[in-house]
Amino acid sequence: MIDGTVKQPLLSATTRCNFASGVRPAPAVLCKRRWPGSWHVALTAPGLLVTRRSGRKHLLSAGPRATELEEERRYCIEEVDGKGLGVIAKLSLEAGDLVFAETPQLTFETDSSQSMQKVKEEFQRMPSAVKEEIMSLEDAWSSRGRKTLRGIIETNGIECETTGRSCNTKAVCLNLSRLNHSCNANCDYSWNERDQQMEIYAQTAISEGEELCISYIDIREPRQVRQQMLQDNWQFRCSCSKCSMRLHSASDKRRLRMGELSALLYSSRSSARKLRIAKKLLKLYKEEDFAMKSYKLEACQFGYDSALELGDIDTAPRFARLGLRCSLICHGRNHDTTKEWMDAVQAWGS
Ligand SMILES: C[S@@+](CC[C@H](N)C(=O)[O-])C[C@H]1O[C@@H](n2cnc3c(N)ncnc32)[C@H](O)[C@@H]1O
Repeated sequence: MIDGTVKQPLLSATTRCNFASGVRPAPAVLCKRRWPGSWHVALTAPGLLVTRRSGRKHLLSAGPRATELEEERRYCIEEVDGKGLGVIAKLSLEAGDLVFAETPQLTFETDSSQSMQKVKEEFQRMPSAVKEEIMSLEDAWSSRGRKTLRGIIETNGIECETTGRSCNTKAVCLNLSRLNHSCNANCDYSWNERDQQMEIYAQTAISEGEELCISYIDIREPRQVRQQMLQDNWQFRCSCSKCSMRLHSASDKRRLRMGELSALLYSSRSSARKLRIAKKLLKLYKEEDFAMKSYKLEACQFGYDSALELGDIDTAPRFARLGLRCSLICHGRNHDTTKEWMDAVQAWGS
């Protein structure tokens, strides 16, 4: 990865991601990736909060909202068996609950010609406490315990996605970086463009004490492909509940089909076909018990547009209502995407 063996994502306009298994179209909202790029540091650290747990130093929320967040903390950062640090729910959560929001410590442009050198220079100008916090993050590429800034950025950088819009900016956030991966993640992140912060939302009901996980990859792939992508890019073997299932062929088959259908959503020109695919995908996501709602949201976007194009006034409002429910869970009430869905639901008088 560090020596450039990993392909760069094709972030053309809104829709394409490059996958280890080939190139598959996906909406920007689904490009839950941490691919490296070229870096431009746009933002540096605000205030810091330091706690100690299990003898290790943890540097928690930064930014003006730290005190508020600390007061209502819904999570803690702890050692998790076989995964290093992880994030644990301190309270039970409902789907759509905001777990935390945080201002990135570093942001960088993936399509800029700015070199790593530039990022390093910016990093050197940061206060030493901030540098220490950043360097405390995981580096999947450290050699003999020696971390590099580049390795940390590659391990932890995450897209500042604005749903349906192109995204060439990635961020490193201190707390978000502690979320481990699951192939059926119970949390998802959403970039809040207005407040320039990352927000983490629960995607399902979560019990106190449960580990909070996000998905590092598009999980609509069979187990073997997912495992390879995670190994190649983050150097670990996933043992989440989906990867540990003894009988996984039905799940593999469904996920393979999801990937194919999602690609077809983008390539198909026929509204009737897109509508059929959107419905089929929703069925598969339900069968596979996907907690993350971003996949459903994608199907709703296509389903709604296609129903409108076909003048199907029975189906369009159903997609609008489902789209709104999913968007509230993925992005919260104030996100532009959610507002668009609210308008759509209102337009149908429901
Ligand atoms: C972004 S960091 C996540 C937080 C990290 N565990 C830490 O201690 O800071 C990514 C790294 O966490 C570990 N990791 C993430 N998800 C994992 C999982 N499901 N199983 C095992 N290790 C995992 C891997 O070492 C990976 O390179």
